[in-house]
Amino acid sequence: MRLRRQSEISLAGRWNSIPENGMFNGAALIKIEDAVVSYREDVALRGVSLSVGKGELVGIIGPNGAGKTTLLTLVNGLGKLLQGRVEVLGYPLQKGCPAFLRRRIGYVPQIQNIDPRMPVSVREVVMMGRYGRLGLLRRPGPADRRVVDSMLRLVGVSHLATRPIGHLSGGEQQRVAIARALAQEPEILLLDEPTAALDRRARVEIMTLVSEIHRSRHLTTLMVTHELKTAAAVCDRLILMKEGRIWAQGTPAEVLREGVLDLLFGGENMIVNAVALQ
Ligand SMILES: Nc1ncnc2c1ncn2[C@@H]1O[C@H](COP(=O)(O)OP(=O)(O)OP(=O)(O)O)[C@@H](O)[C@H]1O
Repeated sequence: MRLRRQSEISLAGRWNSIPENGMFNGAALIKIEDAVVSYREDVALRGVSLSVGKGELVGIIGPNGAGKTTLLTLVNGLGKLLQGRVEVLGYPLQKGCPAFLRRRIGYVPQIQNIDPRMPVSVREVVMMGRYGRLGLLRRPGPADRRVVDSMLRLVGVSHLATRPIGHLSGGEQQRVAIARALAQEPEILLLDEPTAALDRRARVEIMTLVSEIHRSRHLTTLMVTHELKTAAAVCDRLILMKEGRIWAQGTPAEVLREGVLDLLFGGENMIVNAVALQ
């Protein structure tokens, strides 16, 4: 979908100024104010403001191209702001994200097709999550191996630790990706569609895992997802995005109403509503 051009940006920024519910409260670990991001002439975010409190599990939902992934990239410092302000863990990210901050933010990207011939074991993949803390030149020690083993256990793949990563199912690979992000012991966890391309059973299992991790570790978590029904059950708050803007946010009960979903998903609403509200 082609979005508006840059000439409309400044106006867009004012439309979506700071929402009343919960912006910039004292304990917020993520503060985004009036963020505008564009990729050449495509404007991906048009003045988004958002505050995420310590320990919150926030789901971001919306149709394709809404700007959900772009919003996540702002939090890990990979997004380029044209306008606005981003503050994460108390640090402004106007000029990217310094390494010491990046290792405090775990990022689970959308699942990639991994070549089954890739000669890397599950344990080695999870260990890669430690290198942000270790630095590339230091070898992992017993403490690092203990963290890796405990993350393998946490996500339920200890029995697969020596297997090549490409020999795992999609759901198992997603568990490993989550373990790798957690191995760096982050304070914020970002998940981009952790159930994409998985079958129904694996989708439920991964959403349950995300919820359990959140419950046991109180990790501030931001998750892009299309799993409306499960997101409603596990998230403290939902952010509804469309065309680079936040359309609504609040508790799942506040935002997952049929009228809102109709507006959000337009022609796709029949399917979405059936999934969300069954
Ligand atoms: N690297 C890029 N270069 C150019 N345009 C991009 C790039 N990444 C995203 N866009 C555009 O920015 C807009 C928002 O993309 P984004 O990936 O943030 O949306 P999304 O809501 O995550 O979509 P999806 O659900 O399909 O993953 C889209 O119009 C997309 O085409």
